[in-house]
Amino acid sequence: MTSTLKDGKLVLEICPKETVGGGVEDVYGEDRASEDQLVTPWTLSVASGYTLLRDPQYNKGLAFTEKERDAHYVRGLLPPAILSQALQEKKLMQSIRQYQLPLQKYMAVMDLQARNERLFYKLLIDNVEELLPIVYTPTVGEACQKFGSIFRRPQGLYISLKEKGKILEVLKNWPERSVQVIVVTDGERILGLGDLGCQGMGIPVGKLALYTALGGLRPSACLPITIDVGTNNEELLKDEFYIGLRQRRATGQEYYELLDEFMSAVKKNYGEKVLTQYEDFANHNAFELLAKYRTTHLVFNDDIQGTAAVVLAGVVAAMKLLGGNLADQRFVFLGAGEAGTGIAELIAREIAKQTKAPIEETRKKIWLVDSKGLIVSSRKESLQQFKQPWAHDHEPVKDLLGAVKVIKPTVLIGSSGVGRTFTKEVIEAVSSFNEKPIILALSNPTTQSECTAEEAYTWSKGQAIFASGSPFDPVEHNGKTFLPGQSNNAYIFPGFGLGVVISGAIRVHDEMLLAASEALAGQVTQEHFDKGLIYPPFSGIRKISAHIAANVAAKAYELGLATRLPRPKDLVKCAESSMYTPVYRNYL
Ligand SMILES: O=C([O-])CC(=O)C(=O)O
Ligand SMILES: [Mg+2]
Repeated sequence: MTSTLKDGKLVLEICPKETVGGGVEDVYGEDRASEDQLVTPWTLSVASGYTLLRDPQYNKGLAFTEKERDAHYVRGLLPPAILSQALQEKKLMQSIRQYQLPLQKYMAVMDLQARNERLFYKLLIDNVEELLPIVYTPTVGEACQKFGSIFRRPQGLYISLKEKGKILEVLKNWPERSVQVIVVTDGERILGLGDLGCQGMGIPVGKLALYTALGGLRPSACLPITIDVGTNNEELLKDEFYIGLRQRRATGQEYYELLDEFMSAVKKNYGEKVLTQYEDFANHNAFELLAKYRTTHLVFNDDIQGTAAVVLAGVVAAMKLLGGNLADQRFVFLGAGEAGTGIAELIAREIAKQTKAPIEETRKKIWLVDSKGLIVSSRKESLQQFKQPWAHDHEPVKDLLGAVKVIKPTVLIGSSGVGRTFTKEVIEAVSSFNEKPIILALSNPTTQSECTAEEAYTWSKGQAIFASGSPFDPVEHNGKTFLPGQSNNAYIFPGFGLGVVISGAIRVHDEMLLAASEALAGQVTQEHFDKGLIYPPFSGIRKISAHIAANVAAKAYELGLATRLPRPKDLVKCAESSMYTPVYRNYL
């Protein structure tokens, strides 16, 4: 390996004459931006020998064939056995299953990602239902809480207040050039766990692993970012091993200036067509950032819009299962933050679309309860702006149980971030006036779920159609097995992102979220209904994502927001064929 200075830039040449897979063009062809788009100070070339084994993008471990071992100078660096990718996968799943604690499994899987990327994604795709709870909710929540002690190597970019004025340079330090999706958090509201500061990085990392595994985006196109403006978490501030800025959160102008510099730097470095997904920001910033950048940048907020699309899909599917109209439902939400108001608005929009009624009318079918009770018009003055559309005329009601009793919802939705708030009384009440109440306990991770699956089925005497944000095991009740669904935005964002990428969309329009939601609901079949499910299983997620992507792309074309021309005729095929597949490549 040699490194030289050329035009003031560091040129790292790794065995430049020996390339893998027939040359840089060939290997990087699918992955790389054209030369004139290259913006990092790095010139990459392809590794061989020991460096090849240490490069997670190219390493195949014991799967290197005899010929590859000779051609790429790895003979002798590996023991003599040759294992196929399938055998490697089998071995790894065996060893992951031996760990008792989910966090140990998380660390084993993350180590694999850092060692052998293709094997990591192969494992994740082939064992999605088993590994989703490990790389994603609930375990990712615990990983964030303990991120300081399990941190081993950077998996994304950290942009803190120290980088103010230099964010563009920081972006250029990232080794990948043709980034298509960024997931960014500021760590202030990680799942329902609160402010985890810089340790929130586990969330963008996990979300982007799903972009690849579930949606087929290339790993090299995915960039996790954590913006560190400090933390108000006292425990972290006192923790000597805390990895973030040891100061209280910057707010106001200081915060918005940093975010503004970030958004401009992203556009400058990656162009108009990089999708930025906001994740786990606190309410007070989430709505403002989305409103501020949605008309000038390609952005979407997963907690407001992604969650909304997945819940709407579940409720629409439930209408098919139960036989009923969306417009005839009454909704009560516990929690009036990003998820609650985002879902409420998308449902109101869909009802307005179906009935041609004005949205101001359709919103009145939806009632939100926050920590102060039912949101009603007499509270309007004191409400944050995002809650105001939900302040309908009604007498004050002090809590959820009271609200459920007077509104008599057919659909009860938990988006509060607070665990065990759907009490026995609440669930008995909704079950007393509905033959089949729809109960969605969306808060994550499992500890924050408004109720467990067992509670929902037991207290409703098996009547509930139940789904939750984090997964629950099947429940036996009165000799019958109930399968809880998972109402999590992981159904939506990977396919949504793929749809944006294949169409070259330059903005996210709410209609594109409705399109994603409609495609997901369309994937629920009679076979699922027969099992009481309102979501299809995650095992078929790549096909589902292709349909979501196609519907989103079709809408982007229809709205004139797509730049990839001409429009592919068959968008489902286009989505499927664009997907990254992690089988090993032949390096000869
Ligand atoms: O990450 C998840 O599982 C869903 C989500 O966006 C959240 O709870 O904030
Ligand atoms: Mg989130």
